[in-house]
Amino acid sequence: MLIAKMNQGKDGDETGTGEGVGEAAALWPAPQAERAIDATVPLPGSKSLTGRELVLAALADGPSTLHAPLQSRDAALMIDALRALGTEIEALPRGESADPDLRVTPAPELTGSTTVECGLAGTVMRFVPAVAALALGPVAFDGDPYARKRPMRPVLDALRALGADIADEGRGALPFTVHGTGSLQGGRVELDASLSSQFVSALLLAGARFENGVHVVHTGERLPSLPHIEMTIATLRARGVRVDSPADGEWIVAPGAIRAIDVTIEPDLSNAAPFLAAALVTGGRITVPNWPSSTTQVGDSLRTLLPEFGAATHLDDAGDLTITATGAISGVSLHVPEAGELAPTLVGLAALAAHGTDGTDGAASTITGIGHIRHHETDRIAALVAEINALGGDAVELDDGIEVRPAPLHGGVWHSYADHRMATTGALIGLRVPGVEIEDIASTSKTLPRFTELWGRAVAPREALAESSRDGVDVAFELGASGGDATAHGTSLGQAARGFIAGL
Ligand SMILES: O=C(O)C1=C[C@@H](OP(=O)(O)O)[C@@H](O)[C@H](O)C1
Ligand SMILES: C=C(OP(=O)(O)O)C(=O)O
Repeated sequence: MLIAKMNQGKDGDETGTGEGVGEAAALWPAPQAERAIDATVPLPGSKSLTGRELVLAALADGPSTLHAPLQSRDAALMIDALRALGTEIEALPRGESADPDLRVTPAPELTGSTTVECGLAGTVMRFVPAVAALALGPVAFDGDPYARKRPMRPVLDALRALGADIADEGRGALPFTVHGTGSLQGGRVELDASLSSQFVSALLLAGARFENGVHVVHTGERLPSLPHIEMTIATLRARGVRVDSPADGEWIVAPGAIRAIDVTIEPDLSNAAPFLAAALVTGGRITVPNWPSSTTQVGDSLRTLLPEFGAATHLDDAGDLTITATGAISGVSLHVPEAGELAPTLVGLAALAAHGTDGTDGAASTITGIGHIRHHETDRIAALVAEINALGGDAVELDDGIEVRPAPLHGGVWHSYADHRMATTGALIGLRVPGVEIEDIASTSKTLPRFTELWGRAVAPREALAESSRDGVDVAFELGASGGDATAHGTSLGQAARGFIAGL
């Protein structure tokens, strides 16, 4: 059955954040595929592009329009944060069946004396402090309980070195207050971005508005998620900002205007991952339309990563990306420091490769280069290993990755740890393994509030869908309605997300 139901107490104190909610938590029975998949799944806008374009539009020299932006909790938090600093952001309705565009009008002067709620959004907690440093007055930042554990020190110290006054009582983490003075000197700064590329993107995005621009030198041994830095550079250049990279790990943004432009946001190719992977799990075909012919999104690498597991991929001239597969999943040996965001899906596929196909023995896999995902929405390495092993699997934590050894999986509760990609990985495993129930499927609202609906349409038989729409699914959110807010601050993200309707 494809019905979101309220759990009657079982595992009710599991939030994945280590902080019990003390009340019933939702368990979502993951639909099991009864036949090969054959579906086309249009996906909403990219979280990373929506966040960047909102920030750049707020810093630009005139109004910009964002076409087809993402609507989700992270996007709503970014909108609320920029509005708090004085930016005007208006929804432009496009009829009943289409999500609204956004018209962003920069404030004449960014204003402080406000608060910014980051939720669990890395992009909000890393990108917005650099903008707040350009505002006049204090800006207090906080977020979800787990957000307080996500690393901030390198970017806060770098902003201080560039002239910002930031009070964090030595925490190097949320909560903190940026005491903006209306401008920032900028210049050269060294920082270690081995825990997150977002530290670099934050400085580059606002850097053109610093008096001397910014010259960032990465000092760490590793630099994860490089495509996300390339995305930052591409969005800046599209707005006329001069960005140079004189050496690996070094970037210079010249001071100057950030041009106001109208942009169309590409579909979220990272959110395509579980859907495309579903074709490998069930066999059959899945198509994601509007796949960009050229993009900086790391999700584009799915076109080479999924064939490692045995899929065939084809991108046609119309922009339809189609994955076809037989249902057999090969073991892999992947080193993917650039693709940490895709790692949960890849590990989910590895767990199913280890489970075996139709009674055949499973195959082992290792996925490495992803140590930094310990600092994502949760410690994703620990969380994936714990959940795979709780279903009977044999996964092992490595320093910078995960090894999955052959072992058959069985049903059980899959915890989400308030992490949207943990939730979707559980759904992927549940396609093949009977009896998998996902705790906190509502965490998918972080970047894909319509996950259960899209997943159901793609993988579930028609009868299950009819039943689902009768009973309702617990994670349908709408942006554009009034009366809610994106800042609900619960002890679990799912709880907070259930109270979220962005105030557009
Ligand atoms: O800049 C961005 O939009 C992102 C950068 C990456 O962060 P890390 O470098 O911390 O992995 C990625 O994983 C995250 O989902 C989004
Ligand atoms: C790591 C992620 O998010 P964030 O932007 O919060 O870092 C993610 O979406 O996988």
